[in-house]
Amino acid sequence: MDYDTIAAVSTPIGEGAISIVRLSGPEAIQAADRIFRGSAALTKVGSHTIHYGKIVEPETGRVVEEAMVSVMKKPKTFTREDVVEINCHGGLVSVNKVLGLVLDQNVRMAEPGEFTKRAFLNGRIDLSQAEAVMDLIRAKTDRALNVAMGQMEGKLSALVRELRNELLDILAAVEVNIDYPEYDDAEIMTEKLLFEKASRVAGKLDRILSTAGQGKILREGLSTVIIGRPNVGKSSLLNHLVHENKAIVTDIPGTTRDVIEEYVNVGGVPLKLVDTAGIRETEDIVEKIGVERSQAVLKSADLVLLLLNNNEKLTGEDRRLFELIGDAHTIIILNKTDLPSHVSADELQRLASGRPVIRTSLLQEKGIDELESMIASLFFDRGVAARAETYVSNTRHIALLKQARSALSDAITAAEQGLPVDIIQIDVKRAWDILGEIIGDSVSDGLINKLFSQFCLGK
Ligand SMILES: Nc1nc2c(c(=O)[nH]1)N(C=O)[C@@H](CNc1ccc(C(=O)N[C@@H](CCC(=O)O)C(=O)O)cc1)CN2
Ligand SMILES: Nc1nc2c(ncn2[C@@H]2O[C@H](COP(=O)(O)OP(=O)(O)OP(=O)(O)O)[C@@H](O)[C@H]2O)c(=O)[nH]1
Ligand SMILES: [Mg+2]
Repeated sequence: MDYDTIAAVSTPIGEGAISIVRLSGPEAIQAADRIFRGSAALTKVGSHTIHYGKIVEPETGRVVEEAMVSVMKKPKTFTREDVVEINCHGGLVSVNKVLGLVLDQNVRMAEPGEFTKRAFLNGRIDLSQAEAVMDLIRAKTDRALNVAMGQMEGKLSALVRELRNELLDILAAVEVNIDYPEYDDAEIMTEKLLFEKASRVAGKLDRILSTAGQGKILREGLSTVIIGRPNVGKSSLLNHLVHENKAIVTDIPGTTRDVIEEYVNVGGVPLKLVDTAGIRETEDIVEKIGVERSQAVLKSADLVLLLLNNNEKLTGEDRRLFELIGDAHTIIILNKTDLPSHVSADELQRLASGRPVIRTSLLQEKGIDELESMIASLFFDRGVAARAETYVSNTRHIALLKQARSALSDAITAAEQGLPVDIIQIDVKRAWDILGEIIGDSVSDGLINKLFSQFCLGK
């Protein structure tokens, strides 16, 4: 199908060495050619070639830019349409001038994500692969990058297709059972099919879902709260985590969340630390916010780092913090171990009740490595890291996998209760449909538009 021709600036807005205006669609080459003066007409050049020339106002011939222009003819392109990329000098004015000229040539300004959307609509990639393009851009650690790359290459799609095929096998067999009830003993049928095949698919879904939490952490970061009495060393810990590890610290542009989120890469685990205001709030957690609010903060955290002062006796406040953390993932950090200990080992052990305790001297930079590997090992067992690219990390995908799993449970229960096969068929078909939504089979236009609108402009 032919869409209209679109264009956008595909590089970040601002000063840079080069900025790219990208065009895609049936008129892309003609449109670019009209504003291009070089040694050959762009309409005459071969596919996947790049050309030096001037960008001019077609009416006046006035030169506005010097550029390198790539011409890529369909179907072997990013969008599966004709694509032209005009490589301009970096700089706001010149690139916008070129974009303006392009948009005068019967070319429409692209919507955010529209190039990738076309790659999807034209069948080069499926929906989960398209979503991975965005994850790749937003990845904050090598591991998150690997997950996104795997998904972009179609690993999740292949997994989903495999599961759907197995469900189709069940549906086909159930179909035979409905069409020819005399063909096979119905009870043997359902037993064989549902307790073997459906359970097998259910088992695979369980396995995928079991790593989903870790995948989500890789993608979104581990929300981390540092708590402890005043002066125990919370800010020092923060500084060590942020600066000394030369961590990736980004605030994600374009997200709608109002809190500033800082990401710290600790042994491949992105920690999402709340902004300083938020941290200061949690510092005075007991006095200021009150128990209820602090419990809420702690409850929503994926990880709590509870600091204690080795140099002072444990206080009522310390004990209160232990009560507050409840069953949240917690690492207890006994800091200032360079100073004499006044903490009762027995009481600490009792309060910790099995939670890991790390001894640090942030002043002397001791124990930090140990803390880092503790964080990494709490969230990633070693076996899992190796097959990181099969993680499901996207909330939409996780939700769909859970729904498919529950549809299958319904099918299995129905079979157990000896319900008619066509009831079972409905549940299995539902699971098949739901899985299809992951790869973009059977999704509404509304959802597609919503997903792609979250992309950056020019992508
Ligand atoms: N200049 C530039 N660099 C870029 C991009 C771009 O669009 N332009 N990309 C944009 O994100 C990424 C590269 N992604 C791409 C993915 C697929 C195809 C593509 O043409 N695929 C065809 C044919 C592949 C082939 O020749 O074998 C296909 O899959 O059919 C191109 C770029 C990163 N770098
Ligand atoms: N001896 C020693 N001093 C430390 C250690 N860690 C931190 N300190 C010192 O303890 C003091 C308080 O450290 P901060 O990191 O500001 O502690 P905090 O928990 O953020 O304190 P508040 O913001 O006041 O709640 C500073 O003077 C640090 O230099 C340590 O391991 N050993
Ligand atoms: Mg502080």
